[in-house]
Amino acid sequence: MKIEKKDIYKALETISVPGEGQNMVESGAVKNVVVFGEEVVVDITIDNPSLQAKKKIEVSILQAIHKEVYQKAQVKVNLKVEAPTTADNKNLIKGKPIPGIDNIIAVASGKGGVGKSTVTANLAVSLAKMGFSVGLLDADIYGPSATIMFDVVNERPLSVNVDGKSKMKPVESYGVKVLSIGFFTQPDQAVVWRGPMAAKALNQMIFDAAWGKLDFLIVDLPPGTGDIHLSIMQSLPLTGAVVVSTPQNVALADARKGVAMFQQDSIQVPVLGIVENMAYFSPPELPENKYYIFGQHGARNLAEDLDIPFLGELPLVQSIREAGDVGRPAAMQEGTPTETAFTEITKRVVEETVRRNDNLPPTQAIKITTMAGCSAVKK
Ligand SMILES: Nc1ncnc2c1ncn2[C@@H]1O[C@H](COP(=O)(O)OP(=O)(O)OP(=O)(O)O)[C@@H](O)[C@H]1O
Repeated sequence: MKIEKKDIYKALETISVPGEGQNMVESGAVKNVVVFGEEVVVDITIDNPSLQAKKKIEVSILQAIHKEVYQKAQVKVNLKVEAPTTADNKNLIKGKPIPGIDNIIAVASGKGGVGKSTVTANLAVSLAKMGFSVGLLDADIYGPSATIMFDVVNERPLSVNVDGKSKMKPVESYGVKVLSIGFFTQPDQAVVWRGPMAAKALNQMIFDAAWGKLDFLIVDLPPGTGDIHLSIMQSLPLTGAVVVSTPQNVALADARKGVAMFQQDSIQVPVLGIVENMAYFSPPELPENKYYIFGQHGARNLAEDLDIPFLGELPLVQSIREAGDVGRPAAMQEGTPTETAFTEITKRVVEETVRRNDNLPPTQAIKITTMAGCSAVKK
């Protein structure tokens, strides 16, 4: 069978580019097509560096050529990622950089109670176990829980002198430096913060705190997508965001809003991915049985739909809840499937952070992937 180049272009025209209303050829993504007998080489340039996006494009090209041109064609896709270099480069970190803090990652959820704080605490502990220096900022002004989850309810940050200035010293627990709105409010006190007040308190906990050198500062945001989030995020130099959702439809609808919030023009914080929490329940006496109480694969499908990475799933496990309540995050339970699940998700977060940090010097990228035990990510 003789393969014609023009037929390959026709096949590629059947692939649409998400969000652009154009096909792959019209958008200029297809740079070149070469045909050698039954071998077809397609050169493509895209601006989305996520692994999912790359995989999706490769698969679409393969399928289109096999379907429209020749089923046995040997297709090779050369993919090049070119981030836009204009002023609105999405990789640019907004806001004042904080000296000594390499990556600030916000953890958000649209809906409340989906396990955002649980994921934040365990992500922080897992990173610390991997050897990173980690801080956790509990910015959940409606229901701060880090003090309970890290068993530091009765502690208070001390004041220390750094270069002649007095600064707040985070409280350290399980290798994580913790600051929480909860240190400054009474447990039974209803907290009514207006956006600017909340942003000011948080700014103090970030800029007037003695965090020292951190590889990661993880920020537990309040649930929802309101004004408070906007003021917090516009003042913080965020590296990226992780969105937590259960597979349930009402939670997914809110998670979608959460992703849209990060992606809107005035914010433009890259979404590192979605974590599916409470993905299923397995009774301890029947560990092979999985019950999809909140629905199956909802967050995984949402990630695919929105073309953002899926970072992994966590089952509904009684010990995760208990660990949170007693103040010893479940990721500390060595040798358990729960520890493994948190480790895997944490590695994915590190991988996506490295991938996102196009501006990160390569040595730094290798350092952080090696510490997380991930394969080095090519820059
Ligand atoms: N995978 C899980 N298995 C069992 N229990 C869980 C799991 N994830 C979270 N929980 C429990 O669910 C409850 C809500 O979790 P968490 O406080 O982390 O949610 P949140 O989204 O941060 O809530 P908020 O809206 O108050 O900020 C907690 O009691 C927590 O221990």
